[in-house]
Amino acid sequence: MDPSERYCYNPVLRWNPEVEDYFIKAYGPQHFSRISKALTRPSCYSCIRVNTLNTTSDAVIEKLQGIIQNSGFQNGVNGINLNKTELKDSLNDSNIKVEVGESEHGMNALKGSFENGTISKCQIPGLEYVVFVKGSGPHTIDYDYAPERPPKEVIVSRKCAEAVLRGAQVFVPGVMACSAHVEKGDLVAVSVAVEQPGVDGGWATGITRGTVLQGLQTGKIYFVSESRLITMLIISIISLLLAGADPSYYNVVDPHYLERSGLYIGQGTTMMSRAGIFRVLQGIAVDMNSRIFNLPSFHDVLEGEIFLQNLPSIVTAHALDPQKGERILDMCAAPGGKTTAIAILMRDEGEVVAVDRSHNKYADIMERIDSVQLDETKKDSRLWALDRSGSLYRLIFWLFYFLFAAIPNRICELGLAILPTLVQNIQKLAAEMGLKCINTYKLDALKAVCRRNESNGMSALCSDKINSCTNIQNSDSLRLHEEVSSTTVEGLDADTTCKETVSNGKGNDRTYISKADIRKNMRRMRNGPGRNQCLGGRAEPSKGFSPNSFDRVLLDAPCSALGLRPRLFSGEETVNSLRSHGKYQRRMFDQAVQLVRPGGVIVYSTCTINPGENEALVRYALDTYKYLSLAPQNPRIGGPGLVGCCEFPDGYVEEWLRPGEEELVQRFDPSSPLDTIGFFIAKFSVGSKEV
Ligand SMILES: C[S@@+](CC[C@H](N)C(=O)[O-])C[C@H]1O[C@@H](n2cnc3c(N)ncnc32)[C@H](O)[C@@H]1O
Repeated sequence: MDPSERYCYNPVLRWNPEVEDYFIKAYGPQHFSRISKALTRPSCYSCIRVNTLNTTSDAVIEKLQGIIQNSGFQNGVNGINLNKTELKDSLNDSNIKVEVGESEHGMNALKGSFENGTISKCQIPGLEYVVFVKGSGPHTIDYDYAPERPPKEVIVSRKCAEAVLRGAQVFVPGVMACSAHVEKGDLVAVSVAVEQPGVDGGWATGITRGTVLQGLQTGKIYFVSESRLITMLIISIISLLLAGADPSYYNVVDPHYLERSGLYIGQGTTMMSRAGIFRVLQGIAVDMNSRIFNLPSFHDVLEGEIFLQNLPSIVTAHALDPQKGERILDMCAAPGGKTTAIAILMRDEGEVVAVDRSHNKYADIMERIDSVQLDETKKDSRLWALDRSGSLYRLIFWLFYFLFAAIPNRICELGLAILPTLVQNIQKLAAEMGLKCINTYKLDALKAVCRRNESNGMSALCSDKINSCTNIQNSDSLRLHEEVSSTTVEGLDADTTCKETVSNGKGNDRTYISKADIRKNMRRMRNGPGRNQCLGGRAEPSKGFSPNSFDRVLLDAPCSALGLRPRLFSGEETVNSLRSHGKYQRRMFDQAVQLVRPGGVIVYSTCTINPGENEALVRYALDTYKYLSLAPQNPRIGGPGLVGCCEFPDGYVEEWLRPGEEELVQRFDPSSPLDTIGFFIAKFSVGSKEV
């Protein structure tokens, strides 16, 4: 194979065949192919939201330019050390290369945003507090290939590769395989293990962590001499026993050679030897020096002044149009990007109630830390290895598996227990940005409505106007007991607030607050917010909120996330799983409708290209709740929604928008010139609920 075809980045996104058919029906084959391609690349610019309560866009631009001027610029979160030249190169050399999609929507609004230099202010009216930083790519990388002398290599997990394409380094847990004899300081080509169709109709990468890469499609080296062959076999058996390596190591062919063709994401320098990479649990394994895409990211830079956020997410907060003094509910708030955007638009006056479930599922957390230690694929391939190895090996294998894999995994799992909860992440962000109007709660959004006549002990606490911890000014919404158990970001006046709560408890006969609750609240007031304060404190659970108690509700729903970029595999979603997302979102929406007051607003958003979670939700909402209507959004830079319906092979008909509704929603198409993630926003006005 021509090395330039092999050592390049040209991924093809794989989908479940039924899902692919469905999307082709929705978008047409050419448009869907452009969307698929765009999803495999990161956006060509980073988008920064400026905290206008603390600073201005101009001041931020000046500071960022100053940072670029400083040599040894450190990109904190990812540990990327960009020196002055590298960062300048990445910025100066950045031609925005976007494939022109069908829609020119929003492009006029963005025109000019990139013309004044590489760091520039957004020109969309109302979004002047957004700053763009141009990136560059795709770049061609010279991997120094020579016939019979392939480059040393490292294969990383897909999640790790997606993070690297966004600017991260290669961390130890992300490494799947590595060439033999790699030492610290070696230059390595980095490629990605992407799921391939498996024999059982599923998907698998088939690479066991620790696999030794041969670098050549066939390993002639094994046949150089008989003695060498014996030596290699002995080494192989020892490695298998010590590291639980896959017996495919014995193969003289590299079974993954062709799979990683066109999946090279850059070149880097190893920060430890091969043995070290597979021995330690954390740290940077490969320091990336040449990347396919250069996206200078400003994580952990100008903390409290800026926040990296996708443009459609910023537009979502804007579409909600929160007003000073209002009471706003952010139903699925973690990690708090939109919550803080809303609070800033309200000038930190009023109340933003941010709720999220208590923690992510184990698997989600594992994904977040980019670890693949327990993934099913790996378990499968280990079992497959056993089948080929006989029962003695089976015994030895499990012994070593427990010593070298299971126990560290258990330790890792225990370690996760001390990770901050999702809600604590919101608190931390709010504190960083100096926002006081945000109250956070652990709550299942599917049970967000608390009814007064429920026989639940806490629901007896539901009362109007108890407002112990907030600085609401003029919202006439009903107030609930949740303030009693809230985690507030605000400094508290213990005495006054507490008295107010107690007197409310006595004076209002619709209100009952137990002595234990009063004591608990008094303690909290007296001792200050303590562990419940925003900086790493515990978030209290909430039992829900009264119907009609919010002026506006944002439902940024959990979704299939099929709009997130870059994405290297999409085969995990099936038509059934997509439908389940839709059902879950409708149940959440039902709660949102009950919580918003008549005359209020609901904004619904997702980061998926799936019409079943977007237009179909709008259809459900409008058909189920006659007092809801689609409202115009400002700014409107996304494209129109999809009109019509889709009939599935099983006869199920999914209805989308009706003519006239399409221009009232915003659909951000990843293949459009705006070059954003795939995203959807619908805004509903809530009429009188009496009808
Ligand atoms: C799209 S993310 C929200 C992103 C957030 N709005 C932001 O802009 O930073 C969806 C969130 O929904 C949360 N979630 C999922 N199911 C939930 C439930 N039943 N109750 C509350 N939150 C839930 C997830 O934990 C996740 O944080």
